[in-house]
Amino acid sequence: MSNGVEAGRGDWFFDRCLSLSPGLAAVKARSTMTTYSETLEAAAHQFDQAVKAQPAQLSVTEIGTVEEVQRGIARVHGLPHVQVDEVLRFAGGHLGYAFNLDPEQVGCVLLDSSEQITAGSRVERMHTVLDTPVGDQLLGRVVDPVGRPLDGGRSLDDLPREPCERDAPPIMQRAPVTVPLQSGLKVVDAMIPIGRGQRQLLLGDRQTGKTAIAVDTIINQRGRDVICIYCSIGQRSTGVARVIENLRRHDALDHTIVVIGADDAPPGLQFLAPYAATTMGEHFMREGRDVLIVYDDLTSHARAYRHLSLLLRRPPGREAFPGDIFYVHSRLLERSTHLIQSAGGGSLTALPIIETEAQNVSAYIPTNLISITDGQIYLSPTLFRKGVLPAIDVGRSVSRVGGKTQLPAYRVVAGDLRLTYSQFEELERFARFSSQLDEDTRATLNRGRLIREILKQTQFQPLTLPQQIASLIAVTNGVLDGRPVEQLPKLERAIQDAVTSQAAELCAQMQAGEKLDKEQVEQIANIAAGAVHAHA
Ligand SMILES: Nc1ncnc2c1ncn2[C@@H]1O[C@H](COP(=O)(O)OP(=O)(O)OP(=O)(O)O)[C@@H](O)[C@H]1O
Repeated sequence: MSNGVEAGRGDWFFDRCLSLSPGLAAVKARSTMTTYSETLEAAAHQFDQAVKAQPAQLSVTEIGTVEEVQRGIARVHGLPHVQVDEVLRFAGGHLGYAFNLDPEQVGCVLLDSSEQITAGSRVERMHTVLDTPVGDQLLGRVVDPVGRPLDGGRSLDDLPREPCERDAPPIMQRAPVTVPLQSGLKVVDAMIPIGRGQRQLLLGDRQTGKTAIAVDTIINQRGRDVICIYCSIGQRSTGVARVIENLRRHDALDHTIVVIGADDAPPGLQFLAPYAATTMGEHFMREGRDVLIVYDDLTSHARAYRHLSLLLRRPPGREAFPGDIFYVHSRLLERSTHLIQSAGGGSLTALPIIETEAQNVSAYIPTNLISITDGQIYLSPTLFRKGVLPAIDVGRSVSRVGGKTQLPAYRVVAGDLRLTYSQFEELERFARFSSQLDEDTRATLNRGRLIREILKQTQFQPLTLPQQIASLIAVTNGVLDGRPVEQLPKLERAIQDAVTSQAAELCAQMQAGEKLDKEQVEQIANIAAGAVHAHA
């Protein structure tokens, strides 16, 4: 067969190429070239033309294959160039991300249920990292960590998206925490004040009122220009539904975003939830707005991370948690801060919740979080059983930001309150074993019991600053001494109404952040005494 190649110069090779490459044979048939090299040049020229003509259609995609699937994770072979945290698309459009880059395979974390994913199915790289929607349209919505609506509302695919994992703001962009974040709870605002940009840990055994304090704080932000994000991690769906209903019932859902990684969701989604919620909050913070974020709770988050790490054979450490569990939480909570004006000027205040077991605050995860945060509010099951709600153990709670962020109006009562209350708790333990008490001890015990009663507060009823100050001045100035305990709620309401109506100017002064002087404190105490006298 004359094919234009001199005999002996590899015409068998040329015929072999033609038989293997229909494309080349087509070029040979159409061209007038007579030599092997001319034909190849023509084919290369045609290929270049094709690439230039349709550059968009030509792209190289790495395709991997699922080798093994377990609850929440998959092992994928192939994908030699995949990056850590890169999003991967599995068969059926299910999403996952690269978690372990082992030499032979990629350990992937699934963001959807693993039922529909089988061994042998294909996996393709998305060339993007995990991201989540941000913006005002999220307010009032209930979404999962990747921004899929869970409230049946409209899709959020048109919103801008930002990566879930981000570095914390550098130290030079951080401003001191000076603006108070009012929780509306007397015991918190007076004795364990929280500032905007602070990380305040809520810890306690299960069913001691941790979520209730967080929800009351969110409700109290209504009308205060604070955007709230309630991030539920590994909680029962019934509990989350109850929180959403309570927020809706108290008109607090309009300024709140609910991000849910429920207990029946894949562990990858639970692990991602706090990072995605923080990204949503950071977006507002960089716009100069104040944000409160509740992580309920990071104990479930740590367990989800342990589940993924053990399945992907990461070496277990203490309590079988992987060695970087501290970093998992520290890099999350470092993102909460108060920015300087040039960086946006907003703030992100974190209320992480941790569940302790049998009041053991020295366990692994609780001690990690205590060392990372700027203070903790400890809830005591003993106080809860006594009906002292919120069951906050003031002696074991602290706010490391403390007085710097507290409104000046509290300073006239906070000092006495904390001292009297701690003396009372000390004496109460001692008084159990002794019946012969002198007059002073008995007076301190009675005053302490009254303070504990006044610090009680019903759920969903946050108090304004003047109401709190009126109650606290009344109890620390002896206005309620000798009153029966069962009358206190009624007398407290009478005192609050009397002070807010008869001393409106003083109340405005307190709201404006001014300190009260001795005469003004006496004026409030006299109004309170008049109200008690009138209602006793
Ligand atoms: N101040 C309060 N006044 C009245 N009831 C309260 C108060 N605080 C909490 N409770 C009640 O105590 C129960 C437990 O509260 P909550 O769910 O907040 O506790 P928790 O520690 O978050 O529980 P879990 O550990 O299961 O999440 C709830 O029924 C709640 O209504």
